[in-house]
Amino acid sequence: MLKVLLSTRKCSSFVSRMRYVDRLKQDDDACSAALQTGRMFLFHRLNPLLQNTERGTFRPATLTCSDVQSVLENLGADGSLLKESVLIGCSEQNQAEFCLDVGRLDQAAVEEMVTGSFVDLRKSFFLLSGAEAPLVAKGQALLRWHQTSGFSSATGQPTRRNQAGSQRVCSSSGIISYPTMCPVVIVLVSDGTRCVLGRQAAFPRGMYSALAGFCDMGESLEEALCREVAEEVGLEVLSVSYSSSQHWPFPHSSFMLGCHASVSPAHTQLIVDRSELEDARWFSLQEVMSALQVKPRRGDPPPLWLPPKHAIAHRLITEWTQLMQTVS
Ligand SMILES: NC(=O)C1=CN([C@@H]2O[C@H](COP(=O)(O)OP(=O)(O)OC[C@H]3O[C@@H](n4cnc5c(N)ncnc54)[C@H](OP(=O)(O)O)[C@@H]3O)[C@@H](O)[C@H]2O)C=CC1
Ligand SMILES: [Mg+2]
Repeated sequence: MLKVLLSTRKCSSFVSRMRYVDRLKQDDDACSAALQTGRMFLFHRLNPLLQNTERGTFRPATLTCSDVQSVLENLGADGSLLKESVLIGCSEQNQAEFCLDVGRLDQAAVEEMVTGSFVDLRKSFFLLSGAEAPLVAKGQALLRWHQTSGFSSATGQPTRRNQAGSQRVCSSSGIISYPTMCPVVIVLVSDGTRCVLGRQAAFPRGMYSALAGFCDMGESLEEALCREVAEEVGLEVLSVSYSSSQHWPFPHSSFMLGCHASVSPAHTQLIVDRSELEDARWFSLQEVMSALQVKPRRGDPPPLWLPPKHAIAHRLITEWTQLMQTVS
């Protein structure tokens, strides 16, 4: 059985934070009160607001509720916009965290007032480090869901959100809807000495990644994995082991389930589905290890370029190189 070591965090504070967030999702009044003292991440048309740090890196701008109120007042906006904030979590200092899209305001005017820039999420995601990138991605995913869920798909009638923004209720039928993610399996296939990496035509030049595909309705993770590997590269998987998961915001919210898979070294011929992949190949441990050392830079791309650290594909590839080194 698989055991994933999470962390050595202090259990009691983690439990109380999770219970606090859960209460804010259930209790609109408690959530409105938390908003007054919470931290706020601003977005403009789904682009997060980033600020430069003294070290020349970037971080998402975090404002207080009163900071945002003064921005709204100064720009002549209706203060009720604050009510559109969506709860995204709770900091280790027990401060509730919200995000808000101010896309109705003039972008340049907001940027000037808060000394920051609204940056496309694809770019922001790779400029941020640690826990900030997933938090910003979560905020954007929830804001996008609200922006596209104003009407019930069952009745066509308007929906109303709760204060936390964790659900919407159809005004005519009372049907509750929740934010959705699409499950995607991502897998690094190995024959014991090499691994398969593929590239879509839309990837940056020279970049190869682990194989990935959306799970079909009714499939288990293992079934989706075996089907995708068969469809995309024509291999039959013999065994699967789970690694980890990740919320992936591009192009919309996917729930990436990362696995390793093995195939028989006697059956390794690739039959690539060219409608899905521009290319797929077997790569040796040496090729992959060299590619992991490459730093992205302008100019001619290296022969093999791997997904960046934030991507679960990077993690799968790193895990595989570590495993290969321990067995060789
Ligand atoms: N974080 C990471 O490390 C990585 C993440 N990814 C992500 O994995 C996801 C899936 O990979 P990809 O290889 O494109 O998937 P697939 O191999 O499943 O191919 C995509 C095709 O699947 C069809 N499809 C089926 N269900 C869905 C759905 N729910 N949403 C969208 N398309 C669907 C579409 O076909 P049609 O248009 O014909 O209907 C689409 O063109 C992508 O979002 C990609 O960004 C990929 C690699 C690395
Ligand atoms: Mg695919």
